[in-house]
Amino acid sequence: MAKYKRILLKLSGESLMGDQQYGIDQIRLNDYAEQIAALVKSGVEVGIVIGGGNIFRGLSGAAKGFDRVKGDQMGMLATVINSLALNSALINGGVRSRVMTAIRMEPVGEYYSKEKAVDALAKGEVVIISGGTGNPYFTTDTASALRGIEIEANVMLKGTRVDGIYSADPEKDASATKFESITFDEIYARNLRIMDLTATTLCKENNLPILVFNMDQKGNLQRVMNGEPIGTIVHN
Ligand SMILES: Nc1ncnc2c1ncn2[C@@H]1O[C@H](COP(=O)(O)OP(=O)(O)OP(=O)(O)O)[C@@H](O)[C@H]1O
Ligand SMILES: O=c1ccn([C@@H]2O[C@H](COP(=O)(O)O)[C@@H](O)[C@H]2O)c(=O)[nH]1
Repeated sequence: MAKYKRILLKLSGESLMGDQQYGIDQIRLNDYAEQIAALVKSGVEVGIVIGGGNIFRGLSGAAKGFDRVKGDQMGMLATVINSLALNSALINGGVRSRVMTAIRMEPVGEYYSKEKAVDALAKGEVVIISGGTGNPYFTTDTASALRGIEIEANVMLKGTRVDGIYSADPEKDASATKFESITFDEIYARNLRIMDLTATTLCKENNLPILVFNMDQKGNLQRVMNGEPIGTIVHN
């Protein structure tokens, strides 16, 4: 029996690059699609939000002289590209899946609404909610928190390239230690930057727990659903 009935899975755009410097690595994409397919077969309802860092981030654009709002719009479009790629990989693997967009762009994807998303989830379709929140100055972590709350997910699973939340960024500080569980308030108190504060606050105020785990290790998504103690759980 799966630990959660309905999940919002946040996938990192950067992780989709695999070993490449840019874009989408087909092996990583297919690995994600296979891990997700296994959950769907076991009856779990899966909503997904994907980042865009493998293609474009508004802040990096602004550093190069782009208008920030235009840069953020480019970033949001990058998440649509990643979502279409995952949708295609899922369908190739026999999984029913649809892309919804926060900004109108039919026929690329269906304009997002909670009702349509929840209907599709209940029918066993994977719903990939793309385009972030549709607004500049936000991130896809915030979009995940928002969509997770809207679709009434039991948990937001933040699948990333680190295996949990550490006392400091483990990619910069080798002495950082990992938490098995942590409260939202401790995240603020320790100024931990695994997610932006807007996303953290949305989850805290709406009581949506977050589980941060390494999605790049094959089988980890299933381990999370089996209730194995991997990653870090964030709770009130
Ligand atoms: N306290 C911390 N514990 C764990 N990771 C941390 C911490 N602080 C910062 N990080 C960093 O957060 C990163 C994970 O965030 P995330 O998955 O959102 O990556 P991203 O590159 O921003 O993804 P995306 O492309 O979706 O924007 C890790 O690579 C890690 O370096
Ligand atoms: O609601 C949103 C979500 C994202 N953006 C822009 O997209 C890129 C990519 O998202 P990541 O979360 O960094 O992967 C982001 O840098 C923003 O520029 C946005 O504007 N609004």
